[in-house]
Amino acid sequence: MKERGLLIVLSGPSGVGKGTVRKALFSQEDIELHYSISATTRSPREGEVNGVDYFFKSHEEFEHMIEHKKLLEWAEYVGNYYGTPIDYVEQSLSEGRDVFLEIEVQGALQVKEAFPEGLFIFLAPPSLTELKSRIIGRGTESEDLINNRMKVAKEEIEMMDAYDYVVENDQVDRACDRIKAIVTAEHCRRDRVARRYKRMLEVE
Ligand SMILES: Nc1ncnc2c1ncn2[C@@H]1O[C@H](COP(=O)(O)OP(=O)(O)OP(=O)(O)O)[C@@H](O)[C@H]1O
Ligand SMILES: Nc1nc2c(ncn2[C@@H]2O[C@H](COP(=O)(O)O)[C@@H](O)[C@H]2O)c(=O)[nH]1
Repeated sequence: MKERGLLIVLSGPSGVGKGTVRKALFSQEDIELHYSISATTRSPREGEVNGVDYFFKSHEEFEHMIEHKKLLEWAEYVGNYYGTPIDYVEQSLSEGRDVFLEIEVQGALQVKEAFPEGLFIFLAPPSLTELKSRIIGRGTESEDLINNRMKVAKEEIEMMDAYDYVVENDQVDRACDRIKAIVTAEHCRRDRVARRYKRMLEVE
């Protein structure tokens, strides 16, 4: 039987650099991860493509997904819904592929309930000042939305103890290397456990 893949959850406050670090990680040849594209009711930003960056949904469509249990987790974040389609995650894991979720904290905690065996990584900013200047620098949010996101960010940072690892995103390539090392170590640990049980069963 094929061993189940690893579920990796990266979260952290808006603007910390989750998307940037994820793209760096996915461009590396020595690690193979499968990105779970989220659904959202937020409007697309300039350059964002439906089915690549997000599945952009109306409120009605999203609520239909909730009702029909099509989401592994979902959350309302600064006035919009965000959620993880469950079928892609379940199918990929059962086929032995490692799945990567990039989601906010309320959703990550729901995933932890459903998949305690997942790997939960919190990406932390070097400081709140740097976080704010990254969100401003991205140029995608109005001043009001930036302030709302910063308010939520403080609550999210308070939850970092709930994660298996906290990685500081001081520099993108360093954060990316740290996450790669965590994933590799987790694979080694699982392989060791699997080998130990296999040996135990052979002796029985
Ligand atoms: N280590 C870093 N140093 C400096 N700037 C960074 C770093 N990482 C990311 N950035 C910049 O910070 C901004 C926010 O990054 P990004 O969009 O990846 O954040 P995010 O956590 O995915 O945000 P959201 O959760 O809102 O989608 C971008 O302009 C990005 O270029
Ligand atoms: N709980 C979930 N959070 C998600 C999901 N997809 C993205 N996100 C997070 O929402 C905020 C805002 O994202 P933005 O693209 O509007 O800046 C950010 O923290 C994302 O990581 C999801 O499926 N579930």
